[in-house]
Amino acid sequence: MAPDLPPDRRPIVISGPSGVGKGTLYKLLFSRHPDTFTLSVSHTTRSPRPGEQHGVDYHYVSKETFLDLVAKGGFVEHAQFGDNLYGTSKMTIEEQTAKGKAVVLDIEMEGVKQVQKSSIDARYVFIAPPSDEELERRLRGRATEKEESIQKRLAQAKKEITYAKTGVHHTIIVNDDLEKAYKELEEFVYAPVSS
Ligand SMILES: Nc1ncnc2c1ncn2[C@@H]1O[C@H](COP(=O)(O)OP(=O)(O)OP(=O)(O)O)[C@@H](O)[C@H]1O
Repeated sequence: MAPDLPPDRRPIVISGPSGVGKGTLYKLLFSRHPDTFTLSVSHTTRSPRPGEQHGVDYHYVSKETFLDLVAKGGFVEHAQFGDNLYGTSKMTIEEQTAKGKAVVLDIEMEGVKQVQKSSIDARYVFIAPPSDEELERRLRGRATEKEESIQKRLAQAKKEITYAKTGVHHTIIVNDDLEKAYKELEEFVYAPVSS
């Protein structure tokens, strides 16, 4: 088992608006605590893109297999984006936890709501932007998005932030200064188990 494992073994659910810096933050956590964390690998019915690997980027399954797993209650959350289905299987989380890894889930708001209703006992972190303007700057800064997609993501961000204000997360971290936000995340992740 990794010597660096957090005392609280529950999976950590990280959510927040697209472009807020979730990936940047948990990748820092992974690199500063090697072999300790693992990102939960989702199932999808979409085809692998060049360079993607089965079991690494996604578990690629047929629609039939996916729906069968849904019927058996095998997913803690699942959703459809475009024509494709995506989900986090209970087994993936349990297997990784049993292997001695601290499991991190990067999911959007609807997924968070489903996990909260599931049998999985998790810790919830919301990453918030310092301001709407800064979030927009970061989305544009990635330069991977078309204007229409940026507008959609900003509209969705407003919903996510409103949801976070209802107090459903264990912690909200404002990602203003990256190193400061990182320290807050690390402190939360390594906090003693609270009863
Ligand atoms: N504290 C910060 N200050 C300034 N820029 C930051 C900060 N954190 C992240 N960024 C930048 O913001 C951009 C978006 O970050 P990132 O891709 O990690 O977001 P994300 O929340 O994982 O998005 P998505 O959900 O769409 O994958 C990146 O260009 C990243 O370098």
